Formats: sequence, structure tokens, C-alpha cells
Amino acid sequence: MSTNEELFARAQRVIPGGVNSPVRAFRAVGGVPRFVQRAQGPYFWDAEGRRYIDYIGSWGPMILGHGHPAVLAAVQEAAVQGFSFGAPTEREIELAEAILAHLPSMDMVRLVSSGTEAAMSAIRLARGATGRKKIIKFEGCYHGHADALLVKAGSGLATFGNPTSAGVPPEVVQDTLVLAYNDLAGLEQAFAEHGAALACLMIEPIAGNMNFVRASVPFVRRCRELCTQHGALFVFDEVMTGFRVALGGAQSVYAREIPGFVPDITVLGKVIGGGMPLAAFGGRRAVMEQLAPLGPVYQAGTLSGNPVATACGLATLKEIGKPGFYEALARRTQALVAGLRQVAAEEGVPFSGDSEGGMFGFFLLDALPQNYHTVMTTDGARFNTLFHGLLERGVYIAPALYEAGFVSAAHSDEDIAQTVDAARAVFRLL
Ligand SMILES: Cc1ncc(COP(=O)(O)O)c(CN[C@@H](CN)CCC(=O)O)c1O
Repeated sequence: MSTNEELFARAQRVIPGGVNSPVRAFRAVGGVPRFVQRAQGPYFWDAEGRRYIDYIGSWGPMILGHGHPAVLAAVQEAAVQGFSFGAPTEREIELAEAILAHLPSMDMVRLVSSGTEAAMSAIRLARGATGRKKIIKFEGCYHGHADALLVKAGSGLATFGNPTSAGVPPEVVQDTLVLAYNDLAGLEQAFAEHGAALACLMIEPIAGNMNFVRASVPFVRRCRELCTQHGALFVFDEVMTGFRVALGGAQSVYAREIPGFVPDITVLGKVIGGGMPLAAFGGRRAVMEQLAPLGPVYQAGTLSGNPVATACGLATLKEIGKPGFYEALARRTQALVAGLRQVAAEEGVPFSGDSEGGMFGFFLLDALPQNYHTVMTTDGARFNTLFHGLLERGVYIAPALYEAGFVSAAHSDEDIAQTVDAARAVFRLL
């Protein structure tokens, strides 16, 4: 049996950074990544046989926990029928219908293989449907690694972006405007100056890539109003929040406060694939029918709507659609955050936390941040001590202070209690 350290050394010889996605390398927190051997329910076991309570769950997809029997059976059955055809299947229709049943803002949906692909395609669709080039995104929101979205704020926030990655030519992001999250004044200014040229505004409604920051209701309402007024499409990136915070996604949470609220395009991923490579984007029929083969906006994918992935997603959606699922999940997630808040207070550690459905976040700050700048005032060294202290005690949270956490239906009250006890011991060290 190889140790995590041996596997990491071997991995780094053949895979850049030893990982296939950067956050897995523990570079923000230091130390050696845990190589997962197997997972079941709320747990995974690493290469050295150690068990962890898993609060990442593949960054959101594993809402049922690992190895749910009904999902496993559906995947096994689909695999026997065939891995991939490059031809239409009934199951893709079933999954599309299941998604649309819960998201009344969408008349049609296109299945793809990753959130990046879905977000990238949504941008192209918005540009094709409006005939406009400029887009708005927000600092701290992550929409995958498509070139036009790897951008940080320009010199002044309300200026067009600069690439955040080598290999992205400045001209590719020159039409991307990066604004401050929850900043109404900046939003008004951007639309006043650029409204007629805007194809879309894309936002993470609850920003899980800033740990857990909610767009305020007034801010979402104003985004909706300004997009409508200026003819720009309002794109909700619900790759993380879709079917995670509620059966109707974050858009259903905002619709409770903003009567009749709907985005124009929704980007989905993670939960709808149940842990397999599957994502989607959808919206009103008039917009979606701009897509090839019907319309002029090209978009394609060899493994789009993959028969095994769609079986996994369908079985997952069937389970989470059962009565009481989200109420129970939200209760347990709230209990986790409340427990952490309690022990942080007992140990005198600054703490603020929030959750919606099965998604949560917390900050070693006295108050919940409203934007990226405030999130990044967190004491990184203190977070890293917390991260490793929990890891040593068998609790696996995100290896970065700007990432969210996820509770599954498989996490028990005992798992939550064990996590809070571990946190109490670590808070004592901070
Ligand atoms: C709101 C949102 N939109 C798009 C994406 C990109 O999805 P993927 O291409 O990684 O499937 C993501 C991906 N989330 C990260 C977690 N912060 C995935 C983890 C990783 O990059 O390894 C997302 O959170």
C-alpha cells in the first residue's frame, strides 16, 4: 500500500502538480493531498486507510452521499446497455424533462459535460441571441475556465478586464466587465455606460467560489431590472447551487423574495450528474432555439448527454425529488453551522457562517462578508491551522478559505456532532 506522500510524488512526475484540477493539490493550505481509495455515504478512505467525514462531496455533486444504492444500480444497468453512442437516447429526454420540471424559468435545456462548457456555451448563446459582445461578471465569482471568464477587474472596477491566466490574450477579455459583487452603484454605472452593448450579466447567486456569499435580494432584483431594461440576458450560474440549495435552485430561493423572478439562462452542473461528467444550460425557448442545429449559435460535444452519466443524474434527481429531502438536508446543514458557531464562540474565535439547503460556508471573521475583498481579509494562516487540525481529526473540509462546503443526505447527526467536537479542539489551538 502506497502512502499519500508516495502517491503524490509519483503523481507529480506524470501529471502537472500531481492533480487534474488545481484546488486538489492543497497549495493554498500546504501539506500532502489525501488520495482517495474509496468512498461510501458521508465518508471516504485515503490511500493509508484513514477515514474522513467528507464535506466536499466532489465539490457538490454527491448530495446523496457516496455510493447510493439506487444510483449505483442505475449506473450499472446503463453501463451494461452501452457507454456512449454519439446518437440520441430516450434517457437524455427524461433527464431534460426532469430538470425542466423543477426550473420553470427554462423551456429547453442542452446537456454538456462540464460546468465550464455550460458557462462558456451560455456566453456564446447570449452573444449570438443578442448580437452583442460585452458581458458582465463579478469579482470572486468563478464560472469555469473558459478564456472570456478568466478575468479580473481592470484598473478601476468598472473597466474592462485583464486576464487572470497566462495564455488568455487581452483581446479575449476586453469585452468582459468585472464588477464588485453586491455593489449597486457599480452595477448602475456599468449599465448606464454599456447597457446597449451588453449581451449578458452572469452571476453566481450564492457565490460558492467565495466560500459562501449571497447576492443581496435588492442586488438580484436590480440586476434583473437592468438586464430587462437594456435587453441583456440575465444568466444565473447555478452549477454549484442548482439542486443543491433547493429543488428549484437558488432562483427559487430568490423568487420567494422577488415575486415572479426568473433568470433568462441558467447554467447547471454537479448535482445533475450525480458525480459523473454532466452539466447543462437552459432558458426560454426563443433563446435556446438559437442553438445549432436550429439556429446560428454553434455548440456540440461528443459525450454530451452521455448515457451512463444521464442515468446517474436521473437516479440522483429522483432521490432528491422525494418529499422532505431538502428539509432534512437543510436541518442537518444548519445544525453543523450552528454547532461550529457555538464552539467558536466558546473558544473566542471570530466566526460567521451561513447555509442554504445542503451548501454551507463559514469565515474566521466576525461578520459574513458581502464581497470578495472582505472574504480575502481572512487570516489565511489561521484557516490553514484549522484545515489541518480538522484533517488530522478525520474531518475533510475544502482546502481553501474561499471554497464552500457541502452536507449530504448521508451525513448523520453523529457525524455532525463528531465534526463539531473536532472543531472545538482545533478552535482551542487558534
Ligand atoms: C459556480 C461554478 N460554475 C462553474 C464551475 C466550473 O465547473 P467545472 O468545469 O469544474 O465542472 C464551477 C466549478 N466549481 C469548482 C469548485 N470551486 C470545481 C472544483 C475544481 O475546480 O476542481 C462552479 O463552482
